[in-house]
Amino acid sequence: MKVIVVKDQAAGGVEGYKVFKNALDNGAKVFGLATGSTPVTTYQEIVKSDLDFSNCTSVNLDEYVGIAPDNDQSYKYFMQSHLFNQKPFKESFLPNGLAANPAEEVKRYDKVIDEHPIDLQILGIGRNGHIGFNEPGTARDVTTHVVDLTESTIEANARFFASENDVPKQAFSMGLASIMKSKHLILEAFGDNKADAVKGMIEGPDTVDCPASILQNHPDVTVIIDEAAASKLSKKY
Ligand SMILES: N[C@@H]1[C@@H](O)[C@H](O)[C@@H](COP(=O)(O)O)O[C@@H]1O
Repeated sequence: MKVIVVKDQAAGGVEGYKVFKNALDNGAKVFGLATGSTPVTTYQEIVKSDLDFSNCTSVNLDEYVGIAPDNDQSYKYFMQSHLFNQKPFKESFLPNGLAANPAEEVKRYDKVIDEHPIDLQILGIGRNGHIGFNEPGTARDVTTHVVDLTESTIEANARFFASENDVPKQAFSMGLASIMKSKHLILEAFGDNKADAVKGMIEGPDTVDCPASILQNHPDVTVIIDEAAASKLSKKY
């Protein structure tokens, strides 16, 4: 695990951009993408740059179940507004939030991932060490799956929706087994609210209780964290 400690999230975005540029310059064609507040500065740096993804494929980590792609809270909408509108890909895959049969959609998405092996996957991390929507305790051999969101996640999202009924209760998520197949992984984390999760990921035991600790077994991971997220690490980087 290569650990880069930066001053703040803006500096983290520059480091994240450099990893994307290096991958593209070395022939990467398939990029695994994440949403949330963490990767925003990396996407901003990519949008400002002359990087060209028009011959590349993107595969997103997760999407809510039961949400329309044009809903401004969907992950599809997030990706379009933060990246795709300015830096289009030849093709971009996300789970279909409106799939009539989620079990069929899971199979479809697994096939998408099998047919488009990911060269570089960017990840954030939840405060409890989750990656994607793989919460603590998730089995490590799982590929794409439907997740019942935790109460805390539903409550955290409620503020973005008109009414409680509109808040998605489930999500499609790439599983840990799929994530680990990526050739190279970037995991970004910023802020002291991620310090415990970062410590568990890097220095903690390799356990299902901290989903991100699985990355200790991956041969090519770049961790980009700010000083606040690094604050509980015993080793100085
Ligand atoms: N499904 C997303 C994850 O992909 C994301 O990494 C995490 C942290 O979000 P943030 O980057 O906003 O802290 O939240 C959600 O659970």
